[in-house]
Amino acid sequence: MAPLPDDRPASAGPILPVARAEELLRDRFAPVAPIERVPLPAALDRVLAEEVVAALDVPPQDSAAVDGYAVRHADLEPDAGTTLPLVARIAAGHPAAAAGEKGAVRIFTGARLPAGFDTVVMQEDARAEGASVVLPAGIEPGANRRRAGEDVRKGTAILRPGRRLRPQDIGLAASVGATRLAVRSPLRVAVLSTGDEIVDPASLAGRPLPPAAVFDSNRYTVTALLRRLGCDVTDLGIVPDAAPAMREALTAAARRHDLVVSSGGVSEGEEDHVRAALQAAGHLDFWRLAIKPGRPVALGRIGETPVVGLPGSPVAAMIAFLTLVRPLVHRLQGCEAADPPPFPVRAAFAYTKKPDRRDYLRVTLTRAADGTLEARRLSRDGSAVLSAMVEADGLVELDEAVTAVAEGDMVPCLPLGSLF
Ligand SMILES: Nc1nc2c(c(=O)[nH]1)N[C@H]1C(S)=C(S)[C@@H](COP(=O)(O)OP(=O)(O)OC[C@H]3O[C@@H](n4cnc5c(N)ncnc54)[C@H](O)[C@@H]3O)O[C@H]1N2
Ligand code: MOO
Repeated sequence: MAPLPDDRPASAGPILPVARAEELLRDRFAPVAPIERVPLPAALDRVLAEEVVAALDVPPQDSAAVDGYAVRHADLEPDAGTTLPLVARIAAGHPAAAAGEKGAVRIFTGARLPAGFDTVVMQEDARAEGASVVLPAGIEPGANRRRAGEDVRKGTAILRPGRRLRPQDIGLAASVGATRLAVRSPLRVAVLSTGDEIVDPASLAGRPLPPAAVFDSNRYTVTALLRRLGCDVTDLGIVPDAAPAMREALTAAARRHDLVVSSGGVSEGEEDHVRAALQAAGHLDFWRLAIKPGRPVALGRIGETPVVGLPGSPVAAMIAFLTLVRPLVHRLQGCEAADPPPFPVRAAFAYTKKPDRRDYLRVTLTRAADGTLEARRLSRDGSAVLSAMVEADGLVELDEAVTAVAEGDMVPCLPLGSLF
C-alpha cells in the first residue's frame, strides 16, 4: 500500500481516508462464516454461498395470462369478429385437453395452453352464446399468453453467491423447485462497552442512576445493528476502563468470535485504553478515520480476529459502525451486495466543512412545493445527541472534496431505512 497521508503531529499518527479503510478491509480480511444448507424459510437475510441454477423453465409451459378463451390466431377472421365453437374447458393445474378441431377453448389464468393454441381473448371482451363464443375483431397474435421460460430459463443462474437473501429471492428459488439453499452461518460477534461512568440500565432494576454515571446505550444500539446484519451477538457487558482488563477481555473474546466490537475509550485521553490494549494483545491497523462524526475508531486484529473500537459518543459510534463495521461484517459474511446509491436532495441549509474528510449530517426530508425532496438539518447535531438520530430520515453524505454546501444545492442523501 502507498504511504498513509499524515496531516497530524507524528505522535498522533495518520488519519485514514474512508477509501483506504475500504481497501484494507478487502485486502486483509476474507469471508470466514462457514457454509450450511438451510430450508428456504431459514435462508431469509442470510448471505447466499452457492449459485442457484434453474432446473426448469418458469413458467414451465405456455399458459393463459387471463381468464377467457384460447384460440389459434389463424382461426380468427382477419378484419371482423369471429364466432367459434367451444371445444374444451381447461382450468389451471389440469392437463390441457386435446383440442384438435377448429374452435375456442374455455381457459383460466395460469392454465396450460393446448398445443397449437397461441392467443387468449379476455372473457370481458368475448360473449358466450350457448356452445359458441363470439370474439371481437383486432386481437393481436400471442395476446394474453405467458411463454414458457419468460420469467426464468432452465439452466440459468438465477441467484449468485454473495447476495443477502430478500423475500423475492426466497420466492424465486422456490419457483424453480429449490428446497434448501447454501448460505453463510451467522457471524459470531462479541460486543462490549467500556467506561467507568457507563452503567447498564438492566443492572439498576429501577434504582436511580448514580452521580456522574450515564446509561450504556451503545451496547444496545450496536447489538441491534449487528442483529440487523444477521449476526449472532454475544453480550460481554461493560469492561472497566483499565488496560489489563481491556486486554484480557479483548483477547478472550477474539478467541471465540469472528469479530469483536467495543465502544468508548479510543480517543486521546490516558483513560482511553482500547487502542493500547489492541497494540499489546495483537496488531493495530489504524485508530482514526477521516469521517465526522466518528473519527476516533480503531481497527486491529488479535490473532486472525478483527477487533473494532468504536468511539463512545453514541452518534459517532453509529456513523463509525456504518463506515467501518458494516462493510467489515459484509466482507466476513461473503456479502458482496452493493448498497443502492445515495439519492439527490436539496439542502435547506448552508454548511462548511474541512476537505479530506467525509461528513455525515442528520436530516429530515420533506417534499417541497416543486416536488423536490428537501433536507433540513436537525438543530441539535452533536455527536452525543442520539435523539437526533431517532428524528432523522437520512444522512447527507458530503465527501472528501466538498468544502461548502450552499442553501439550494443538491446533495447526496442515504435514507436510514436502507442502511440499518
Ligand atoms: N483530546 C481529545 N478528546 C477527544 C477527541 C480528540 O480527538 N481529542 N475526540 C473526540 C471525539 S471526536 C469523540 S467521538 C470522542 C470519542 O472518544 P472515546 O471513544 O474515547 O469515548 P469516551 O471518551 O469513552 O466517551 C465519549 C462520550 O461517549 C459517552 N459514552 C461512552 N460509552 C458510551 C455508551 N456505551 N453508551 C452511551 N454513552 C457512552 C461517554 O460518556 C462520553 O460522553 O472523544 C472526543 N474527545
Ligand atoms: O467523531 Mo467525534 O463524533 O467528531 O465527536
